[in-house]
Amino acid sequence: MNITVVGTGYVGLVTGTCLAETGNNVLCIDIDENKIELMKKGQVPIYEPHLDVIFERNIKADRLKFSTKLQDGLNHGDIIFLALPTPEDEDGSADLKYILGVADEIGKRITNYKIIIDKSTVPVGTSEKVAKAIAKHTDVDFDVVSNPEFLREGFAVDDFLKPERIVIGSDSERAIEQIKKLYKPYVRSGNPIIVMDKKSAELTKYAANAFLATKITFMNEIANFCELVGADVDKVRIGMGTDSRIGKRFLFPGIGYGGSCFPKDVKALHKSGRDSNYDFKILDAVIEVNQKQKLSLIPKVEAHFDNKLENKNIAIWGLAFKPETDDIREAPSLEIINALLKQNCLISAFDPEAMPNVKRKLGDKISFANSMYEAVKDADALIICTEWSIFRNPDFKKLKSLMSSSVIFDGRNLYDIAEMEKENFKYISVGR
Ligand SMILES: NC(=O)C1=CN([C@@H]2O[C@H](COP(=O)(O)OP(=O)(O)OC[C@H]3O[C@@H](n4cnc5c(N)ncnc54)[C@H](O)[C@@H]3O)[C@@H](O)[C@H]2O)C=CC1
Ligand SMILES: O=C(O)[C@H]1O[C@H](OP(=O)(O)OP(=O)(O)OC[C@H]2O[C@@H](n3ccc(=O)[nH]c3=O)[C@H](O)[C@@H]2O)[C@H](O)[C@@H](O)[C@@H]1O
Repeated sequence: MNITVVGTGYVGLVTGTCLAETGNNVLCIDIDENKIELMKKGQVPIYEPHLDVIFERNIKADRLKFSTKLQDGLNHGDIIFLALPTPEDEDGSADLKYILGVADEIGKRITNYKIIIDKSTVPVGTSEKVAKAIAKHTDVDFDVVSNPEFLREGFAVDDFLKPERIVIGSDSERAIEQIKKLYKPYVRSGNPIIVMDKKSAELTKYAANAFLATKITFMNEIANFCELVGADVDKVRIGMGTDSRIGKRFLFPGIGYGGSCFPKDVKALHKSGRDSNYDFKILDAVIEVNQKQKLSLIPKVEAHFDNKLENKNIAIWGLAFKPETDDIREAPSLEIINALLKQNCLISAFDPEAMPNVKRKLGDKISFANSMYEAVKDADALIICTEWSIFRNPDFKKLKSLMSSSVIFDGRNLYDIAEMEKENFKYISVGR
């Protein structure tokens, strides 16, 4: 099939590349000229494991192309995916200006039947708004379909190629048939393509993200309580998670959820509730607890240094909001760094992929190390913000010899408490 993907970020580029992988001819459109230039040269502009390999393969096979012009996209695709940003607006709602702006342009340019698929995360009723924005300009027939994306950064390629489920929101038999055909190669294992009305599809996405964010937040509260009563949250987690009704996944406490989606999606669902006179009390709590959790290591650091943080050398391991990505949107590391800078700490950070993005944001306010060991040289304390595999099993003897004081604040509970005692480290983690 001829497919156009508008927006080539984490979702759009993965969608386009993975659709090319099953033989479709894909044209990716983005307004960011630098990004398109890079991709035309064969370079992937984001870090996402395994994406480079299939990206290169499909470019070589001439199935994956790029343009900055939406008109090219309309000439090319029978199916047009919208994978555009829906950032948080000032009042917490999802800002639809990118989606509706492109819908308007599509309306002005469309000349024959197209299926327009919304892959962005959007509030209930957005498909209708998209349809209206297009229909305002034209009598040409088209269908707007909601097809929320559930991929995780760091596993995006795998999640797209082997999705647990595909949700399609549409009442058009013609569109549903085409989309089922498009996705058939990805669900050969028997995972379902679930068809429903557009509003329910749109809400499914928010409900899933808000539920996962709530699950994490619940565990963070249990962790905080563990600290007060002397229980070990890791034992509680395993004890709970083995109940199949609860499940083992997404029970890891830490320094709060970040990323480009959970924070904004929880707020957007909360705001949608308010717009319909519904008060999502549970989401109020999730938002508040998560914000506090992101800074929950700071009082522990302050207590260790008797509130005298001035000129302390602090090493940070991990800047990305989670491992296996270079994405730093809403990363807890940034909040922690800000809080430490306010108290005049000197920070040396290391992250395997996210340092260029942080450098763009913070410039020379902190220093960036070439390795995890270089970051801890002369450090008065080490703070772990992201659980990259490389941090899981460090050479503690080397660490000790490099640091000026053997103190670790671990926001991701990477190490055994007993082992750290044996290694003679002061070790402060979350909920243990
Ligand atoms: N990042 C993720 O893991 C997931 C994101 N989503 C949702 O997917 C949507 C996209 O998210 P990301 O890919 O992370 O965003 P992103 O910010 O990484 O990428 C969006 C891209 O759209 C481009 N763009 C903006 N305006 C444009 C226009 N008028 N025409 C063409 N391109 C334009 C930008 O230049 C950028 O390259 C959001 O609604 C998000 O909530 C859903 C599931 C997973
Ligand atoms: O809509 C989206 O953008 C995506 O949001 C999340 O994916 P992602 O943000 O890439 O990453 P997750 O692995 O879900 O982690 C999100 C945050 O929760 C934190 N987390 C996750 C799991 C856990 O047990 N504990 C925990 O603190 C992570 O550190 C991270 O900051 C969802 O998992 C995807 O299904 C969804 O498509």
